[in-house]
Amino acid sequence: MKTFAEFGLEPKVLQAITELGFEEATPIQEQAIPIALTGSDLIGQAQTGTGKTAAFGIPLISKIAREEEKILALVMTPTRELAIQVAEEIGKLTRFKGLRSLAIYGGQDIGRQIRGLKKRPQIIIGTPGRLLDHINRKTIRLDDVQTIVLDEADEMLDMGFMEDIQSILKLVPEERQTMLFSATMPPNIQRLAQQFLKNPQHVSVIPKQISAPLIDQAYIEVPERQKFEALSRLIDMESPDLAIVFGRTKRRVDELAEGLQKRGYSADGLHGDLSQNQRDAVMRKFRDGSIDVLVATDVAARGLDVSGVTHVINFDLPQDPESYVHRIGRTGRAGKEGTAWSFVTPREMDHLHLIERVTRHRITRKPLPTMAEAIEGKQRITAERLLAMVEGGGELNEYKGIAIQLLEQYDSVQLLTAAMKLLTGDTKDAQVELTPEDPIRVKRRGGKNDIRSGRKPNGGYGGNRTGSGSGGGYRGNRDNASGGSRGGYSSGYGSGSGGYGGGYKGNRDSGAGRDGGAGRSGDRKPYTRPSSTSTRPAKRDDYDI
Ligand SMILES: Nc1ncnc2c1ncn2[C@@H]1O[C@H](COP(=O)(O)OP(=O)(O)OP(=O)(O)O)[C@@H](O)[C@H]1O
Ligand SMILES: [Mg+2]
Repeated sequence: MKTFAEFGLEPKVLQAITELGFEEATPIQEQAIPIALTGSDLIGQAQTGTGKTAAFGIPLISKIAREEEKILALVMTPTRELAIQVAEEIGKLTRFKGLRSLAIYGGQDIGRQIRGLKKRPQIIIGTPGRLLDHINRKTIRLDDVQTIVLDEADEMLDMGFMEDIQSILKLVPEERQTMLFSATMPPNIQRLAQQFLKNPQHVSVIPKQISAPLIDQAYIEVPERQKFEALSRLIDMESPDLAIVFGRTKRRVDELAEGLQKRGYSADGLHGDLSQNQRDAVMRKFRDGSIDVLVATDVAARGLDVSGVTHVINFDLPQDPESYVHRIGRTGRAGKEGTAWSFVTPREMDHLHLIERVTRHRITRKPLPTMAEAIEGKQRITAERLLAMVEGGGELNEYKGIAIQLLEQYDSVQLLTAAMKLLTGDTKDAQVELTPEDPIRVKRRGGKNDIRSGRKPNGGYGGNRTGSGSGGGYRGNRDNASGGSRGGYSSGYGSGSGGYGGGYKGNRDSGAGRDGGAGRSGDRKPYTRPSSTSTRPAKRDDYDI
């Protein structure tokens, strides 16, 4: 492992890195930073939670001088929360160097952003829709941009963002450095990415499985109507410090958050229909631990780094294997361990196997937690709380008198048992009804090209690629990949012409409110839910999920 001092970084940047508590470079940092410092284009792939932000952030800030008054670097992210987070990390890295960076994203007051832009930031971190807004208003000019980063590049180059990304990149000088980063880089996306890059160097530190290694992965087979009960029991049994529960749709997230609250859990929901103020408030509460359970759509799947997340629960399986990798990657970050659970309805078992094949990782089957296990978990937490109070040496004197009195009259075991029952509370029997969701399925197109007959269990995906060949088995047949046609996107996990591809239609165009480009939503096609005959709902239930 290298120390950061070995990269020849300037002292002020090194000082900031030390302040962040980074002692050694992570593998992606070790490999990507020297290449990025040469100015070369770069495609970087490394598991979730392994420091990709600093891997592009450090070289990016190293190239900029404090005196500059133009926008010299642009980082694009798929979600607002991620733009905010990346801006924060870049802010910390430039703390001593004194560069100016600004997050630009939908849902935030545009006037406030314009005032921020007047301070002449050199670095912009933004979501594409709002960036285009500013470009159209001429409040942002990209003529001087020297460095472009697409964080979560495969997502950014997916159909939903492609058009916007293309429009933005057209405005950036050809003579620039372009870097793409993600934990997942399907070969079809890599090929597409080459359009925007010049002789890119590939840096891939994906050992053998794509998902992060410190995540314990399990699934529970459970019918749709028992999922909520399973969730309650699982949370009780596991008593996570912080957990993220992923639901498929915004409605699902609302219902789940409400249901959990009803049962006494400290939970809240995050999805794209909330106002940005609400979204910010929920993220703040989750980051500072005032809620324990964040229920979210895939809006929280990518990039978010919240320390202390011990559990990720896929209440609904995600639409595609990449999404699974990113979702579970919200735990097990920066060398910490984490646990990921997925609920799989009987009809979704094929989909689970697809995820296993693509991620090259066996997911352990576990039984539904029993009532007894749930109760035991709750009692353990109550006991821990009690003991923490006893050992914490808090001010208990006011209660001592009555405690002594009670102990003289009653049996101590009975007294403590009653106190624990009271402390544990039993609000959790509240009835919760969820609107059922259709199962996610690998659409069978039949024939010999069906993915299940044509793929070996460890068919390639990515791997330690340094060239541009595609990993066997994970070829995409995205025939319209570069066409920019909306709604007709087939991602193509299939091998050959049949397989998974055709069934993987994402109706991701919506636009309305995407990243909230003020004044833009009107000229876009409104979002329409996929027809009820489709076995696959849209990859997301709205553009801004
Ligand atoms: N060299 C380092 N030493 C210790 N911690 C680090 C180092 N680099 C980054 N980190 C920390 O690791 C965590 C994960 O980093 P980051 O969010 O950049 O991961 P990522 O690879 O981008 O993950 P994702 O694929 O989920 O976006 C952050 O909290 C970050 O501060
Ligand atoms: Mg990241």
